[in-house]
Amino acid sequence: MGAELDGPPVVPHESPQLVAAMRRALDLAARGPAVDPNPRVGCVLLDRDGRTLGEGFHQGAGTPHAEVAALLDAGCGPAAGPRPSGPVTHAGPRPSGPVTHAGPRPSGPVTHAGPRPSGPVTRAGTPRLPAGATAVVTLEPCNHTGRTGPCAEALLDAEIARVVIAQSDPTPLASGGAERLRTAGVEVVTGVLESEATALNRWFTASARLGRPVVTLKLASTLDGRVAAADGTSQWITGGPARLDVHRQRATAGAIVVGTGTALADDPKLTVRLPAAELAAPAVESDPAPEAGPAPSATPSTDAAPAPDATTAPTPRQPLRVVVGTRELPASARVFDDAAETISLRTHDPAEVLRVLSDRGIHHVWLEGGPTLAAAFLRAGLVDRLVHYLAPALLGAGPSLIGDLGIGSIDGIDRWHLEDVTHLGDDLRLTLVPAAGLTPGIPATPATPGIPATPATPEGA
Ligand SMILES: NC(=O)C1=CN([C@@H]2O[C@H](COP(=O)(O)OP(=O)(O)OC[C@H]3O[C@@H](n4cnc5c(N)ncnc54)[C@H](OP(=O)(O)O)[C@@H]3O)[C@@H](O)[C@H]2O)C=CC1
Ligand SMILES: Nc1c(N[C@@H]2O[C@H](COP(=O)(O)O)[C@@H](O)[C@H]2O)[nH]c(=O)[nH]c1=O
Repeated sequence: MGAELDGPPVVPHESPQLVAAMRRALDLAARGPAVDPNPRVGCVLLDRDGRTLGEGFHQGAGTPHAEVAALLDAGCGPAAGPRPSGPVTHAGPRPSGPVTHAGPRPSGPVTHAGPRPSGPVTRAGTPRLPAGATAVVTLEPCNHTGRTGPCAEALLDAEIARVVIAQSDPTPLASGGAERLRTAGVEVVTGVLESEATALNRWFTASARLGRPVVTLKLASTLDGRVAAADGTSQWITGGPARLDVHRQRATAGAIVVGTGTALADDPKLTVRLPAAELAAPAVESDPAPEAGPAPSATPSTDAAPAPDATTAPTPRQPLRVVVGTRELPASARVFDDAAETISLRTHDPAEVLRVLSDRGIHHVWLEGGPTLAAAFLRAGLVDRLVHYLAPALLGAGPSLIGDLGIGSIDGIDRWHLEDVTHLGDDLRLTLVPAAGLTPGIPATPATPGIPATPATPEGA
């Protein structure tokens, strides 16, 4: 049988078999926690004839990386045998800090190439993979010792012959694994299903390139741009389907941020609350699918979806709640309940807020207002996307959705490009990005039929 013969891999890297293995690795990766300090990664190990030796995916910060999980599944790797020397522990202990999902084991069919040969061991004293084995992995194997050891070394220890990679690691700290493997004589192929792999870790990738979390500013207003009535009351302006959508979007973020003004005026919970059927489903990092709504030109649907508090419950994994500002909140504030962690940041500096959140491994911030904090982030150039829920209602008075931006004349107008319009019940959801261009690494929102995907152009152009 091929697995026991020496020699290079038989299956060429551009073959449908290897692309199918990469698709499987992507499916495995998607079972990891969507909102985690670490990216989602999957790995499939193949023998030289393309049969599966082992599979794995990363289950969150502090647990074994996908390559090590796959090596262990193949009966190989750091924990499968004694490691006589060397300081590296690949499967380190789980840290007590970030809460992660311990996702279920992949349930799909796995065709293993048969029991691992018991004979040959590697230079590290662990069982080695059959000669000519290939690792198919969705993200470049890391080359650093963080909470766990470098995956490039684990693959070298197992005497891998070839590594096929979808996405290069965008972080300066962990990148370099492909180079390390090549230098050691391993064949390395990159870019197989790269865009799929990048989309899987959309916010992780964009925030690695930005060096800070991606910021989505959420707004909910009347047609005349009011976010509350003259007496300060604001619940509710938008209808049930739009508010449910907010909760789905909150679930894609590592943190929900408001100013003290909103916390004091609204006493919000700032948790993710979803219908029971959705609680079991893994959260996605990309834009959640809206309720199957009609195209913008069609007749608006009725308020079919439940409001978030009617039949919904908090999800097990909650984003961090963040209140920005110097005023004290009462201890009884709902934001301090035990549904999720909350931090108060006594600053007026948006960049400082993002530094703190970046240090906590947060890649995507959902900024819920209010108008003063929203304006501060906009003035600092720290908003990457706007998600605006627009209700067909008028108030005529009350705070408007954005505070003073310091724009004195029409020349200074801050233009945004409309990427998507979606009906949610009677409300509209507008998704916008800066007219000057997308934040690097943020793929465009798919166009909605009827909305031309052309960028905003200067008047008269
Ligand atoms: N419809 C909607 O979607 C929403 C509506 N709202 C409504 O908005 C109103 C609250 O508005 P607002 O008071 O502007 O709320 P904010 O949440 O923006 O809080 C403003 C406060 O945050 C602090 N702060 C933090 N950073 C800065 C900064 N860079 N510059 C100035 N102040 C800063 C200040 O308080 P401190 O003195 O403590 O430092 C400031 O008074 C409420 O009526 C609420 O209902 C709010 C959110 C969403
Ligand atoms: N009034 C208003 C919104 N208000 C936002 O929702 C917060 C309340 O969150 P929670 O307590 O978790 O339900 C509130 O403080 C403010 O940020 N949002 C909307 O989608 N539509 C609305 O009409």
